[in-house]
Formats: sequence, structure tokens, C-alpha cells
Amino acid sequence: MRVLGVEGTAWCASAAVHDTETDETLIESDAYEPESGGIHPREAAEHMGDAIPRVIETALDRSGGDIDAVAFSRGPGLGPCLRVAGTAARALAGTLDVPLVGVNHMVAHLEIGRHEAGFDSPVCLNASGANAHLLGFHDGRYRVLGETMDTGVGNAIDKFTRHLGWSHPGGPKVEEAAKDGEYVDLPYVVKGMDFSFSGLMSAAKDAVDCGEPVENVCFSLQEHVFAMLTEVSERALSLTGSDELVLGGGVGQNARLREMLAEMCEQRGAEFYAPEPRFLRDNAGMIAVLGAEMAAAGDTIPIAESAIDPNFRPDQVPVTWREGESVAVGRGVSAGGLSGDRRGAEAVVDVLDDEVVKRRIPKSYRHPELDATLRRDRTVLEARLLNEARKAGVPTPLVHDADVAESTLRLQRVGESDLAEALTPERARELGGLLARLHGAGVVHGDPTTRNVRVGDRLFLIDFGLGYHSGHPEDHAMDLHVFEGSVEGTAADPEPICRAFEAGYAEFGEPAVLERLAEVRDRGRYQ
Ligand SMILES: C[C@@H](O)[C@H](NC(=O)OP(=O)(O)OC[C@H]1O[C@@H](n2cnc3c(N)ncnc32)[C@H](O)[C@@H]1O)C(=O)O
Ligand SMILES: [Fe+2]
Repeated sequence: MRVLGVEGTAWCASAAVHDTETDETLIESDAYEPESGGIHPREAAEHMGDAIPRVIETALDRSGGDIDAVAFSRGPGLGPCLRVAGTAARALAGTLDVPLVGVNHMVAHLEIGRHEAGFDSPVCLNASGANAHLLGFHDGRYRVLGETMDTGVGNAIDKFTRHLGWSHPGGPKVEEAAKDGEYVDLPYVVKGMDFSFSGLMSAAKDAVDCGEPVENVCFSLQEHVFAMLTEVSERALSLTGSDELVLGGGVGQNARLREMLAEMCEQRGAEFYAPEPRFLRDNAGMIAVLGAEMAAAGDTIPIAESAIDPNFRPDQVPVTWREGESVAVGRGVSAGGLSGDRRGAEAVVDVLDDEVVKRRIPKSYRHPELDATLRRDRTVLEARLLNEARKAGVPTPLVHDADVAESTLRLQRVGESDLAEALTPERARELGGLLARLHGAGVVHGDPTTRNVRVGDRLFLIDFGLGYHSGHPEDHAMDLHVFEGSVEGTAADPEPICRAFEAGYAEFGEPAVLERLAEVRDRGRYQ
């Protein structure tokens, strides 16, 4: 089968022909380069109007031969751009009298890596301009395991470079400038598997304004942003029990990001794959490749139902082309046991008879200064918050000893299993009540996933390493969001679990927090 792909979500007007027989993909692209500032939607759409017919014609000419289907990016992206590319794709499918396939651009960023790597069921880190998220396949869909709470990673970096007066796109220029830089301290914001960039970017702009050499800020910006992405990727591997990671999106062209991810995977014994740059940045090749798989699965759409969707989320897509596959990215958990690997995302835990020794191991992928700071701060904070939580009536292990220099805690051993293995609505309800009590005492857990709750005669909260003090409904709602995210990523039937969890929270907690949870859920979605 030969499929023509059309891509036009934002800056890249592109057409490609993928041949399933030879597995060859010919890509023809024409980039929009703003004269000043960032991407202007109208200018970008004008570029599409001009370039899309040209790249389609060239791709068809160069590839020769017949086309069996036309695939196009339905979203997410800029409405005016999507409309131009969509119209061209529909017209072409009509003229050639072949089926039309509507592809989700973010799923295409993921699938191209999976296709090339030959991985079964990887976790995917999509690091692109307008997005930053982790996806895992579960129960017929790609679930969003974690994502940015504000802007996409590329856009965050591009905004910083706009502040410097540099032309778009800024990512490659930051990478270049970072080569001569030295480390400076910047904020590091990870909440479970979610993360945010706005505080970090403001601090980076301030640092430059206060005279810090630009190359130092660029260097440190990369060290922080990419360490955050690598940390959440590792946490997603740990939570789901997957041992394969693929990278997608334009920021994936950055060598330092790829280096960190490769190093993290090597340390865990996981496999890492990053597609070649022509498949990482926006391109129609990935649309054609996924389009071919969808067409083969009969997943085509009538022209009348092929409207574009600027907010098209990856988890809205029924993954028709993997139907019948029993693998789930959460197989370690869904198979009823843990993946045999008791190594959490950030610490090694030795389980003794009645004691647990938890050591935060150095992560060689992070800059040594950042690594030392994170391990020290999290060890101290964890010991403190475990005690505060218990005083507030939330069962936690007793802290027997804390060795800050070694980032090691000796803790009482609690519970018989992780909540991930024993998740019921009743227990979710109990946990809701415990989190409400914790929040009432002004403590945020920071990472209340199903792996951070132990089950015994009652529930125990463990791993406060990402915790902090806050009385803000926003921060409390984030805890709830993190828990529900971990449930949605792994449970077969998340709905009753989440309902019971919220009911348990409602009993002891502030209504404002549950209201905010609904907002957090919507807000975290692609900007
Ligand atoms: C919805 C769609 O339009 C959007 N596409 C997109 O953002 O283009 P993409 O090609 O995936 O990523 C572009 C981003 O990738 C960044 N970028 C490119 N090379 C880079 C590098 N060497 N280091 C860091 N960032 C880089 C650019 O600065 C820009 O922000 C998306 O996937 O979110
Ligand atoms: Fe993209």
C-alpha cells in the first residue's frame, strides 16, 4: 500500500509518500519562518495555503506510482493551518477517489518511534513545541500518564529566546549557546508525572536581565528542563512496568535531551529509541506511516465527518490498528503483580525484616549540582513530612534514622502490598479521606500514585520525597489529579475508583479542592 500523508498543524507544510512494501518514506517539507516573534496563526495559515499544494505535487511527482489512501493531521494544532491542510487532503482524496484517514498528530509523533524501533508497548515522551506529555497504551487507547501543566516544552524555550530577541525557533539556538555555559540554580518543578515550565522560564528571563551570562542560563535551562522530562519518563516506566521508551516531537532533536534519556534508560536496563531528526520535527512522513496502519485496519473517515479538531487529544483516539493486542504498557501492574523490580523511579529500597532502607541514588543523567540538591532536599523534606503527616492522623512509616549526607532514610516497614496491586473503590475512598486530612494539615504529598500507598490492615502513605507545605486548593487538587492519573494509566476500570476516591475526599476535605480538580484537569491539556 502507498499512502500520501499531509501535515499542516502549525509551522511545517509537508507531504509524504509511505510505501508499506519497502517501508520507505519520501518527505517533502516547507517550513514557515516568522519574520519576528513567534508563530502568527494567520501568517502560518497563509504559508500553508501557498506551500501545501506545492509539497503535495512534489511528493507525488518524486514518488511516482499510485496512491491508495490520503492521510492528514486532524489536530491538535492551529485552526487556520489545520483547515488549509485538511481541505487540500480532502480534495486530493476526492480527486484520486481513495479513502481519507484522519490522524492525530501527537499519536503520529509516538507511533513513528514505535514503528521504527519495533517496540511492543513503549512509554512515549512527546517533547514538541505545543505539547509535552507521556503516553502509555492501555485498554485500547494511549493514556496521558503525565503532562505539562502550562505550556509545551518547545514553546516555553521559544518564549525565553523571544525575550532575548532571538529569532524563531529558539530551541536549536539555546542548544548551541549552552555549549559554552556553566551551571546556575533555577527552579525545578515536577509534580508526580506532571510538570510545569512557567516558574522556570520566568527565573531564566530574570537571571539574564540581572546580568547572568546568556550561555550559562541556556546551559542551565536545558539541564533543568530535560532533567524534569527525564525524571517523569523514568517515573512512567517505573509506574507502568514498561522497559521501552520512545521519544517524539521537535524538541527530541536536542542532543542533550536524548543523551539524558538514553542514560536514564541504560541505568534502569530499559531500551530507548529516538527516531532520526526528519521524523522528530513535524513532518508528513509520520502521518503517512500511521495513516497506512489505520487504513489497513479500516480506520478511514467519510469526508463529511473529517472536520479538523484544534484540541484533538491523543487519548480520544481509539487505537484501531493495535486491536487484539493484549499487551498493555501497565502490564507489570495489570498482570496482578509488580514487574519484579523494586527499584522506584528515584530511590533504591532495601526491604529488611521490619525496616526499609531507602537510598536516593545519584542520577548520572542530571548535572551533579542539580542531582545533589534534589537528593538532599527530598531526603530532608521526606523525613519531615512523614512525621507531620502522622501527627495529622495519616498513617505513615516511622522514621528510624535520616542520613542526609548519604540521602538515606531508615523507615519502619508498613503494609503487605502496594495499592496498585490491591486497588478497590473502598480503598480509594479511604485514601481520599487520608489525603483530605493531610491537606487539612497544610501538607501536599506531591506524588500520591497507587505505588506510593501501602496496604495493610489500613492504608499507609509513603514516599513524601516530592511533598511540600501548601494550603492552596490548587496544590491540593494537583495531588488528586496525580492519583487519578495513576489510576487512569493502569486500572482496567478507573471510573468507580476515581468516584469513590473523590467521595472519600469530599467527606473530610474542602469542596473548593474538588472544584479546582475539574479545572486542573482541563487546564493541563495542551496549550
Ligand atoms: C501540534 C503541533 O503543531 C506541534 N508541533 C510542533 O510543535 O512542532 P515540532 O516540530 O514537533 O516541535 C517544534 C519545537 O521544537 C523545538 N526544537 C527544534 N530543535 C530543537 C533543539 N535542537 N533543541 C530544543 N528544541 C528544539 C523548536 O524550538 C520548537 O519549539 C506539536 O507537536 O506540539
Ligand atoms: Fe509536532
